[in-house]
Amino acid sequence: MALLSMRDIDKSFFGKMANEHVNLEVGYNEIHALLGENGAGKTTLMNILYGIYTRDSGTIEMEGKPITFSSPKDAIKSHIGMVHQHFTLVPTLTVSENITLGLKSPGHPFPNRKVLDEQIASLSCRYGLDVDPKAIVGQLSVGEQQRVEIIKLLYRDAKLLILDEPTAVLTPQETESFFTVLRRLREDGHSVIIITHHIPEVLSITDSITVLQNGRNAGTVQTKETNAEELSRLMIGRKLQGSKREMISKQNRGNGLVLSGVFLSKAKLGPLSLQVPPGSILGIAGVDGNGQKELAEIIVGIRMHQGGTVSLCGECLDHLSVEQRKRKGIGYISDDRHKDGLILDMDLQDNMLLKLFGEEGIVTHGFVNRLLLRKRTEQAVAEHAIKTSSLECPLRYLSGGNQQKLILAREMAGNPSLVVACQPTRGLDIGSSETVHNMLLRLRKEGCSILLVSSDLDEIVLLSDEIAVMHGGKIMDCLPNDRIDLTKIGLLMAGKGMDA
Ligand SMILES: Nc1ncnc2c1ncn2[C@@H]1O[C@H](COP(=O)(O)OP(=O)(O)OP(=O)(O)O)[C@@H](O)[C@H]1O
Repeated sequence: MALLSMRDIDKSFFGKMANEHVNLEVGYNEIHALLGENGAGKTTLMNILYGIYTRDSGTIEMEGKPITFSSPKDAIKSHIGMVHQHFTLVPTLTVSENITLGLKSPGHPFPNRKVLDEQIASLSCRYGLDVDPKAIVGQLSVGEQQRVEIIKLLYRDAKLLILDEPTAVLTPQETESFFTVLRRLREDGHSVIIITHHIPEVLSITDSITVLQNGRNAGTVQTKETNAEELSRLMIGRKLQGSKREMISKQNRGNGLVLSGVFLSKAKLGPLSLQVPPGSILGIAGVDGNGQKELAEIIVGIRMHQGGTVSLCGECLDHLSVEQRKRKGIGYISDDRHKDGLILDMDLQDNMLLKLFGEEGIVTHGFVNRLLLRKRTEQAVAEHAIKTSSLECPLRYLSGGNQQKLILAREMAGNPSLVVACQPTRGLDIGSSETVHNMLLRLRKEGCSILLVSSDLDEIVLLSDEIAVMHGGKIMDCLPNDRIDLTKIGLLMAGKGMDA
């Protein structure tokens, strides 16, 4: 008998099927991947299991007993827990306060703070989830916050843990220790469902895999009996072409983006000097949190630098607002789409307007040309294969990958002269990542300067003409792509090897 069995699950939104006759079985002590392209229906299926959505039809059984949850509270009572893509912690509270939030109900004795901290420390130690119970959550790294979310579920006695794209926010090092935690959970009698579209990860950590395609089952396989090719075929139903960076002749197209001696106080960043000529990609490699975000925000005008200058095509940008810089043709793909990429309660068209307002004909005498805006949004949806029920759908209801695609479509539209792309393929499936890579290469060919910040070294090496490595707010070294030494880059990322 399986631990969990979901059969013939149907779910539609506004008449559009998100899940159609979907089946899923998860065994005891099993790490199971739910794999599929962006918008394949993975999160919807798990939201049904967790009591967030009500299914239209189908049955769910846990240990052979039929279950129906009307809220996550019911799911937790049945020992099912879920960590969402975007965490639900309160940043101003401590780790232990977050873990016990909402637990003061009869039947669940509330321990005093000392006992509580001990219980949390013991859970942390048992599963290798290293966090300080007294730490303020807002001051923790994303990886640490994820550990808090997992401890929160374990504290509530979850036996089946659902993790929605858990590694999308982790650095490669954090991912390794996260896998160790998953193995310990399995050894200790837990089962885990990981929602993902990252095939190498699926192959290295899971026991079995269910693949969804367009809301339907595309296959269920045992991990040791499959390979990357089969999974990619099941997932996207076509063979990938790959991306190739062609050599571009060095025409004299001006300076592109130039930063000279830019810095922020308290040794947070710089002084930095760099140049991204038109028709080239400068990749910034580094572990998240080493000044990459500050650098990107200075260039697009969100953050003011305290010294040095930023110029684009020979024009100083220092005193220009974000809006003025957008009008100069700067596109910005932020690494945090919910915080500064989108307005979730607005629909696709109004989110497109956030950048397109500067384009000719879109806003005249203060009035928005809705017809033209609609046309441009339709084009973006078609070109990027964005899955949505309508153009009027609030962004909140698009899948994570489709939200990301809308940002990319918007920021790369209208012949930009500079694109600052931070983690542009985070949360995207392999097919969509390839599309984004090809789009960046196309913009490069058209003469755009591109600053690419990514924690995915393969992506940096694939796309960049030059690679700068950042550590501690400084550029450790800048290497042309034809002289790449990955070991050296790794050392520089860790802050070593200046004299290597
Ligand atoms: N509350 C909702 N209202 C309207 N449509 C929705 C809602 N939730 C999901 N959908 C739609 O259902 C489809 C499946 O979305 P889902 O989030 O389940 O995909 P996913 O496989 O998790 O994708 P991703 O990998 O991009 O997160 C998408 O077309 C999405 O727009």
